[in-house]
Amino acid sequence: MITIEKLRYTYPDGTEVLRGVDLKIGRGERVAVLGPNGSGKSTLFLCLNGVHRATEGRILLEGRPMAYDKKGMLDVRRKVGVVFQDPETQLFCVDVYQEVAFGPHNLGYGKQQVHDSVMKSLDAMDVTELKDRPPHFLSGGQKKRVTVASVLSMSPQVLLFDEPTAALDPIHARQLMEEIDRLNAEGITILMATHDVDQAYAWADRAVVLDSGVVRASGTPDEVFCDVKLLEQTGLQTPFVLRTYRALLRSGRIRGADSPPHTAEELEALIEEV
Ligand SMILES: Nc1ncnc2c1ncn2[C@@H]1O[C@H](COP(=O)(O)OP(=O)(O)OP(=O)(O)O)[C@@H](O)[C@H]1O
Repeated sequence: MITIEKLRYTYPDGTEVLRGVDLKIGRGERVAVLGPNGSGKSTLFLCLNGVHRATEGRILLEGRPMAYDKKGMLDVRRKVGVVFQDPETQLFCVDVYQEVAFGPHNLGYGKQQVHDSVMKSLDAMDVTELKDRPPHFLSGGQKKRVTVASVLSMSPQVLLFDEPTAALDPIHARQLMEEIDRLNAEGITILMATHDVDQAYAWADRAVVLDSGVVRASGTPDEVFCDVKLLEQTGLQTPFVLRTYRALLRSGRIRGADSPPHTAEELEALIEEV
């Protein structure tokens, strides 16, 4: 779905952020992008969405190099949706309905199609009742859910989430993760930048670790989180479930599983077996 080749990006002030990123992402993959503050995760997403143009290297979408002319950018916006960390950067319309309608309207959808996609996205994010409210008067979590709806309404094939659950209460965080899983089950490719190793370990098919603008590791969560040296070098913690599983194994309180548990529920099931 996405091929990133030797991607370099330097901000206009000379800050060199991406220093040769190589990555291939398959259709329907769930990819957690990890890495310390300032390692370039958001910048990479902005390059994937065409907001930043590669200084060197290239990005291919479905095998075709990203084009930066008007037609090319429309194609990128249609295919790749991004939900930024801070919803304030993404909200600018007078009410929530228009906010969510903005994208599909710009993509040239017909009136009825715009309305249908807006209502479906509002419902998916549980913000239908806010549709006439000005986005700027909403709470942080409500704003976040509106920004997700405003991206979903364009039916992208790839969704990039920067710390998606950061501002959400537990109920809405779970609801958003369920919605992300539902979209993924429909074949949508999901990339999620996160500092939450527990979430990455439980959710991702693949964990990519960025460090100083290069990919330091890319593999299954088991491969990445069992690499002690990598964790030490990049400051990543071992996920809580994996740490607890190892401690229980060491003390002989549970039997070893074919593969380590990834969620609290899987760990509980192993404990209850004994
Ligand atoms: N507009 C800008 N101009 C210059 N430098 C920038 C700009 N935006 C970001 N940077 C710099 O680029 C580097 C990477 O930032 P980026 O936001 O991509 O990192 P990140 O991995 O997403 O960090 P975090 O985990 O804190 O969200 C940082 O050093 C940051 O200061």
